[in-house]
Order: sequence, then C-alpha cells, then structure tokens
Amino acid sequence: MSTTADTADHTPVFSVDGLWKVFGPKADRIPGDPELAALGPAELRARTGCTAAVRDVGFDVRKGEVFVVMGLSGSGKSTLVRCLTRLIEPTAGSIAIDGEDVRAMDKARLRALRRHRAAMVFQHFGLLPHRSVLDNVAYGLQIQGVGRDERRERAAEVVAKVGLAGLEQRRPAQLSGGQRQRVGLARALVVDPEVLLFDEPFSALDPLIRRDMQEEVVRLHREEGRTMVFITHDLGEALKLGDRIALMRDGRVVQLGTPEEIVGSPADDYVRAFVRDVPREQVMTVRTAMRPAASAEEAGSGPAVRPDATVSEAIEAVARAGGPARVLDGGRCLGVVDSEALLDVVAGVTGAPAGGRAAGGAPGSKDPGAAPAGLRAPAALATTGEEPV
Ligand SMILES: Nc1ncnc2c1ncn2[C@@H]1O[C@H](COP(=O)(O)OP(=O)(O)OP(=O)(O)O)[C@@H](O)[C@H]1O
Repeated sequence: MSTTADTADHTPVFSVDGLWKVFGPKADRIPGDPELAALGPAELRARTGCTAAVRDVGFDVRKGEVFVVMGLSGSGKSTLVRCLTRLIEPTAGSIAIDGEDVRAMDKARLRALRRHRAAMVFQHFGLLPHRSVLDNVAYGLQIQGVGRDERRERAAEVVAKVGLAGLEQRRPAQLSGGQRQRVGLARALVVDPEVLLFDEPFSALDPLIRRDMQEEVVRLHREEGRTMVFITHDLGEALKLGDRIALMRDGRVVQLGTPEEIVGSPADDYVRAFVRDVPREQVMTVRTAMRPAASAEEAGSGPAVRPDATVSEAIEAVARAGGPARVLDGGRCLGVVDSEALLDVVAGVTGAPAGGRAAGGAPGSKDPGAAPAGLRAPAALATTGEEPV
C-alpha cells in the first residue's frame, strides 16, 4: 500500500487536543488555573510542588505517516506518548483514536486498544528469557487467544519480515542487541496494530546497528504504510524517519512540521539553535529554491529533478548540466532551479515553504495543506531526458 501523498485518506488516527499531564499534589487544579498554567517549570514546582510534563498539547497523527516526537531529555516525550493509550492517565484534554474517545474507555476497551490497535515498542523489550525467538513473538498472539498453530505460523512470517529467519529457536540471551530489538519489533508487529508507538527503541544501540534499525523502520513503513509514532531525542533520527516532527520543550510542542519546515523555518530561537548544524541541502527540497521558468525554452530543456529531490541532489544535476534544472512532476514542469537559488538555500538565505509554525496550545497539525510526505527516500534524478527517474 502506498503511504504517501497519493493516499487520499486524511482521517487522523490519533487526535489530541488541549492535553495536559501534571505530576504532583492536586495536579488537577493546574490546567484550569490560568495563573498557575502560565508559570515556568521551576516556578510551578516551587509554588505547587508539581511538574507539568505535558502542557496544553494538540496534534493529529494522520493515517500512514511517521509522526516523530522529538525533544531533549525531560521535555515530556514519553509522558505524551504514554498518555495516548493511557499508560499514563492524562490530567486534562482530549484524545481520540479513529474518532473514539480514549479517555472514556473502560478497562476492557483500553486493554483491547493496547493489544490490537496501538502496540508499543520499548527500548527494553522485556523479552521472555526462557522462550525462543518464535515464542516471544507468538506471545502477543497467545494473550489474544489465537490458537497454537496459527500463532506460530504468523510469528514465523513476521520473524522473517524483520530479518531474523533462521534464528527462530534462539533464546534472547543468544542474540545481539540489534537482533533483540528486531524481536521486540516483531512482537509488536505480529498483532497487526493500526499504529506502532516507538519509545526511543534504538537509543541504546551502537551507531551502525542503530542505522540498520532505522533503515528497517523505513523499509517496513514503505512496505506496509503502517502509522507510526516515534519518540527520539536524536535530531538526525527524527529528520530521517519523520514525515512530521513535533518538537517539544518543557512539555510544550514548540513547533510541528515537516523536517523541511523545521529546518527551513524554525519557529523560534530555540528551534533555530536546535537545527543549526543540520546540513540544509540534505533536508530541504527543490521546492524551496524553485522559480517559474523564464521562457518556453527554459521550461523545455535542461536536466529534470523531482519536486521532492533534495537541494543536494539538484546541485549535482545543475553542476553536471552547467545550467538550471527543471522540476518535473509527472511530466509537468513546475518550475526551474538554478545554482544561485540552490546556494541560497544552503546558506540559509531562503526558508522553507509555508507551513512550519509554532504549535503552541492550538491543535498543532490541523493544517489541511500538507499530506503525509512519505519517507524521504533519496529522490533519484535524471540529468537528461523528460522524466525524472
Ligand atoms: N512519575 C513522575 N512523577 C513526577 N514527575 C515525572 C514523572 N514522570 C516524568 N516526570 C517528569 O516529567 C517531565 C517529562 O518526563 P518524560 O519522561 O516524559 O520526558 P522525556 O522527554 O521522555 O525524557 P527522556 O528523553 O529522558 O526519556 C520530566 O521533568 C520528568 O522528571
């Protein structure tokens, strides 16, 4: 199934509005009290003994997108994502999954939500040490009451899907860290949840294995189009995986947007500092640098690049051709990019197209414009010919 902009279904999977989670004594009074709600973290703690881990957050998670929640340690990422399935009880606000009110669910309904609809992949998977890989994966089905043969068959399929074929009978202790992560991923996948929630699953892995696992997530997402919510404190990981990123600070979402919007149009100085060292040409797309063709001749000649090609890829095409490149979408020329405009993007003189903005307390993602962009697979480009490859 395709997961990208060609999917017309924009129904949100999760819809979150005005969400608060306050820890501490008489936490309930904070969200409704404008004076207390306006206090900074230190002052709030001093005055009330409370910590507002999530402060008035709103966003939608769209079907088929990878929604990344990013922020430094303590910014509220885990608390926010745990509130989605009420592993942590919210203090105020609303959460819906497919339009159903999560806060109104009884215990049985919540159990079903966590088992069937929104499976969580943790950093420490808590694999059962005395069970084989296959049985660990099948366990999720066992607690659902699926019969033995069927669950072993389905588990074997998913074990193969995450690249562990041949290791079915090993115990967790006989696996590397990365392989254990794959077992955890398989265990979440086997129940075929509508949405996968990842809580910093790769942060304990060494960089090479971490990259493998990120690529695994990209591949699975591309193949299956499953909706994913992914927590990370790593900006590179967020930019690589996210269709959209919610950047958190002190419990608030300070900006919600595509990687391109966050890097190209930071909402404030905090975000600007956060993204300062990102190689812009690898995140920004040619849309940012595009201008209308000056003449029919310009619209009809020169190398072709796709609209989602990165600036870095376009620079290569322009350098090879020695002149402007055309941005082609299904054979239609949307505009052209030249070396000057591309360099402006690299230098930070040009921002991202409209859309990246502070989310504040408003329902952050209710902007109708941008459809899930799909993962940024390197947009291949052609240096000659009519169609960008
Ligand atoms: N049970 C709790 N009781 C009190 N305060 C808590 C509790 N859980 C979290 N907090 C506080 O809430 C804030 C947000 O914590 P949270 O774990 O959600 O952040 P995080 O962004 O996920 O951090 P990390 O990346 O370190 O996991 C922190 O200030 C934390 O100390």
